[in-house]
Amino acid sequence: RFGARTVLAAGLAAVLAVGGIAAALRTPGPAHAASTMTDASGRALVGHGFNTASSSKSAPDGMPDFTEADLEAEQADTGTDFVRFLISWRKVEPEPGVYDQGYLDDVAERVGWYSERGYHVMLDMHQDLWGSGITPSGENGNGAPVWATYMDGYPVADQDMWELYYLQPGVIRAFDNFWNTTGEHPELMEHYANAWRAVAERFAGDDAVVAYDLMNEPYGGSLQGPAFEAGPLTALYQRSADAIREVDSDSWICLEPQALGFNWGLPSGLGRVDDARDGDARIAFCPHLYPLPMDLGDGFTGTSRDLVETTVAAWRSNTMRTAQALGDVPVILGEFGLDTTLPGALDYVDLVYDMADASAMGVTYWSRDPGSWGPYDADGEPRNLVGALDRPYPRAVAGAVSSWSAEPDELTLAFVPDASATAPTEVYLPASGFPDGGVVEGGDIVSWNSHTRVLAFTVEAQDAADAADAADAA
Ligand SMILES: CN(C)c1ccc(C(=O)NC[C@H]2N[C@H](CO)[C@@H](O)[C@@H]2O)cc1
Repeated sequence: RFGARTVLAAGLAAVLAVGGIAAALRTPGPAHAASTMTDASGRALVGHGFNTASSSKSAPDGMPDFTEADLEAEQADTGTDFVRFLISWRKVEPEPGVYDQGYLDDVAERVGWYSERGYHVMLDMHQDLWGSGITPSGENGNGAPVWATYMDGYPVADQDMWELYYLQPGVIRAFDNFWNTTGEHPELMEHYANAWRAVAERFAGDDAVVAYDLMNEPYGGSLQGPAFEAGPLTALYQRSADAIREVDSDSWICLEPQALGFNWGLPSGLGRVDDARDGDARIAFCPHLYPLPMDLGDGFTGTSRDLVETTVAAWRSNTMRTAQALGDVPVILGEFGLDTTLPGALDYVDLVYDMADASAMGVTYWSRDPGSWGPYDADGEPRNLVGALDRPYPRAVAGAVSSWSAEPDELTLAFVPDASATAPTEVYLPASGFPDGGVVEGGDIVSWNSHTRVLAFTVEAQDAADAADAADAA
């Protein structure tokens, strides 16, 4: 099944395997993220959930095709506690300097659904291919408003593969004008930062909204790689972070590398972003993972599996090194996903979650939408992915967590207890491996909620010190 995408994937996969990926493997980077986001009780937050949802990209109201009943089912079936919720610039700022509070009301209603169920929310200012203004039909891009789309008469020809629109002259021009690579539109990045301030002003007081993902899969147009990432991309992030901090001092600010390359296992040249808040910086690194060899059509089997495993290892090294360079920041894998009808698909899902667990990363799967990539089919019936995602994980940890490992009926959590945390550690235990809850070795159970399947326990700091001494003596 060799289509254009397959040939492209094969060619790029070969180049990546020989070049950047090999380099990444020689210097594996830190073993795990040096920090995590924290909740109001001072507990480490990891975050397991979905991207919700791709359907909002083209919806006239900008909302996902997703109901509160859908969330109820998701929580019951998979125990998620986090969501990367897609919002769009076109809806936040429909006209220059005009912010649509009715749209933010609609977002706030959905945030309320999550908040009432103990979820935390990351708001993702989502774009793909710039925005709907790149083609007359309005059906090919999403995110940026039409008023901010300056293609200067450059053409955009129809493409069979959506990714190839990124290579069209008009799309490149729209991005070049936004990044002001052309020198003709310095106002656009200012508008973008001010749109973020409007969003943050609305959600600053909402404890459920813990993070803002500043731009989905940024693309530099005619500027690529470190020149883009360390140049206009870092500059936009700094302007947006400064604008957010004028109205919100506590939410985490999530930075993505350019998608082209990093998604596939190449390193990033992103620059550091300063946090104006009083106290520790609250910057996070939120990359995406999409190994090109998965596009070869053979799923996670044979040679494709070998190349994908190499890509995932390189991606992890690059991610850990970039998080360290940004200031030992938390890491959330903002997107990964695949067509789970492919051979070996669930083995790939396990590989990624096991990698994330060992690296203390949060994970939001792409995506919550029904279909062959998602957890449910068009009729709302659970698919194979539900079982793969319903795995034990730490929801909130009263201490500094370094890693965990999940077996179907055992969760091993490595952390240093922090007596200043004002609530117990909580872990999610799925019914499949923990039908009656669980027992805790090295801690004392506080509660077991058989509805949410959350076990709460405490570990005395002294117990931990004794355990560490015993380990040293062994
Ligand atoms: C050429 N460029 C710049 C490019 C190519 C491919 C992707 C991509 O597959 N992204 C993975 C998924 N992420 C989006 C949503 O954020 C989905 O539509 C993609 O499947 C991104 C950028």
